[in-house]
Amino acid sequence: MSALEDGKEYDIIFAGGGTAACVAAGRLAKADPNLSILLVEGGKNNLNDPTVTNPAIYLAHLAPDSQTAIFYKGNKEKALNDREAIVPSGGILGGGSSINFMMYTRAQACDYDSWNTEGWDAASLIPLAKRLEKYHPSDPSVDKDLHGYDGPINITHGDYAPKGPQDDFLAAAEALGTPEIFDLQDFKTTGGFSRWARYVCPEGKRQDAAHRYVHPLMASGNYPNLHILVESKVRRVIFDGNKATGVEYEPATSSQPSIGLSKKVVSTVKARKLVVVSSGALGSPSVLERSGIGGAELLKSLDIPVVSDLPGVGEDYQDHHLLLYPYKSNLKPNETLDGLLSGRVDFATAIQEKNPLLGWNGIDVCSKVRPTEDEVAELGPEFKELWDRDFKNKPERPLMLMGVVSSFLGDHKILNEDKDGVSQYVTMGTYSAYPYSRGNIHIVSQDAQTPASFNTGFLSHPADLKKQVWAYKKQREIYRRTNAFAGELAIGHPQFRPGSKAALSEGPLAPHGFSSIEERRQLKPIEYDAEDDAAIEDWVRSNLNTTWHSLGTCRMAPKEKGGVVDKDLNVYGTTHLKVADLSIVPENVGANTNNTALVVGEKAADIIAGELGLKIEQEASARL
Ligand SMILES: Cc1cc2nc3c(=O)[nH]c(=O)nc-3n(C[C@H](O)[C@H](O)[C@H](O)COP(=O)(O)OP(=O)(O)OC[C@H]3O[C@@H](n4cnc5c(N)ncnc54)[C@H](O)[C@@H]3O)c2cc1C
Repeated sequence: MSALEDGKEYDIIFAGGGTAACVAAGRLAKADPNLSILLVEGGKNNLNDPTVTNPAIYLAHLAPDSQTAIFYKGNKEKALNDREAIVPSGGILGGGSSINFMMYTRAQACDYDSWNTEGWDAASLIPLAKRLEKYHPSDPSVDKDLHGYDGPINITHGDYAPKGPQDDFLAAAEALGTPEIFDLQDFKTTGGFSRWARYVCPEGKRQDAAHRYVHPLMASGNYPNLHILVESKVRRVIFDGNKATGVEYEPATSSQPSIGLSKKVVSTVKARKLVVVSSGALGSPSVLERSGIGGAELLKSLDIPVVSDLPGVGEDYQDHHLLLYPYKSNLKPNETLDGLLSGRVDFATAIQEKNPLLGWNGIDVCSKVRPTEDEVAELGPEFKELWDRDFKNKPERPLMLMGVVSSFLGDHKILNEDKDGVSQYVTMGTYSAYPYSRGNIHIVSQDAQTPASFNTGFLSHPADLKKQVWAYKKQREIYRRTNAFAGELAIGHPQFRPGSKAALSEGPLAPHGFSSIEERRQLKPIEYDAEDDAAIEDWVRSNLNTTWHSLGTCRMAPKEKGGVVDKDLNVYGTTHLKVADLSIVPENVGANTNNTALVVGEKAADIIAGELGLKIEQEASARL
């Protein structure tokens, strides 16, 4: 019972036990077994949870009744055709790393340099990106100096990944001028597709931050200094003046309802040296605001005493906007995850029978891509002006990421499988690397259970819509050039008017298959007119959602520029209080964000260790 912790004291308390927090806590516990550390996590323990450890079942975490994700509901937004977008985020020990899609994707070096903060440039952070990984893929083209080989997180292509569909897809992409590149995670390359590695070990198990940085230490019995308190939601940080001295928490309602008529039990744990807020980009701003750190006007309106007036808390929210386009395919049952995700293959039986598909995330090929100058011109003069300023002479910046998932990613009950005679699918995903749109999230009550007011800001900048129009056309041209293509699934594509030249194809375009890249190249491109473009734009507004890559809400920047933390992650106007998660990221990264969260955790460990006179042992990590 978490209330038994009440009044206990630790050296360091992490408020939130997610990706960055597990990395930092594990590193620090190991650096000094006398340093007592507590992770207070709102969700459940993830230890050996088969839905976490078996990669293939990751979508279960996004089911409406999921107990492992937090669903942050956005307000109604005009740019989204009046939809209320929902942004799920990790809600279990290990945070996002325990429920994510496991795509290994590293930021570009220029992304880190764009943070413009001492100690957080590419030269400082690339060594940490190497330190965290044990990279298994081998190819003569890989620059070995850019990867790590003895870190805690195994990076592999998994123990199961059907090669035929990958070769087919890569040939289609090459026909359109986007060749295969072995290592797109070299911090600089764009312009091609790659066989994507994963956060999965050679034995097919997920490599989340808790299982790789925390659980092995606790299981060893050598680190009684490391503690976890799960199913406990942090209400606020407590202060003595402006010095953080601990946190107040309450049982997470879904898992520990209060008994009978008794009141919710609120407990306190004390921190002798440091409190680190690490509740994620959508959780940390609320913890800070409930603690009296945020815009003074908002805090006063909610009767919260102001500890530090920082209007930047909760502002500048960013994500990578995602669209998913499904296709019918002629792939075999062992070449997609549809069997498992539709329930046709029973999960428990699959575990019992050690079904090899369990070690697969179905995401074998992805890309970092840029449009040609002609394609940029087609998107109009306003877009071109931004392109010329922000991308044209910066070839390391992808405009979009585009990947292929071997499955239908929705509820299979909405498909007409019997009528269509199809039961295997492929989904193309397109997401913007550096959206211009910004949102915000702010509390509306002192009560930790009352959801915050959240404006995602998705598509609030018109250029972000144009990017998706380009990406829709590009991914469609690529996928229809594969031999696996068996038609476009109308429920997941724009509704073109009858008779439009852009109308969807019900079936394959090369029934006997393409026999060469040249043949794929010769397929006539689809023609779109202004009405078709309008149909795509409307579809994008009605269907675009999160890529689950939230960041930027407690930016590391000068205070006068809306910053919340300094280069050492200290919250302005306080002492003994830091933030360590993706909320501190000042500018977006052209990559899925798990790697950056791991890097932030590693950097936080170094900063805190430095302040305490400790040293993070690097090679020792390999023995975890
Ligand atoms: C569904 C999904 C798919 C993704 N796919 C990929 C992918 O394939 N590749 C990739 O690179 N990235 C992916 N990501 C993104 C990546 O996982 C996240 O960016 C990263 O995990 C964020 O790390 P963090 O430390 O900032 O926060 P988190 O890991 O989210 O940690 C925050 C933690 O705080 C807890 N918390 C929140 N509020 C409180 C509170 N008040 N009290 C106590 N605890 C609290 C949460 O439960 C959570 O455990 C995905 C994310 C999701 C959600």
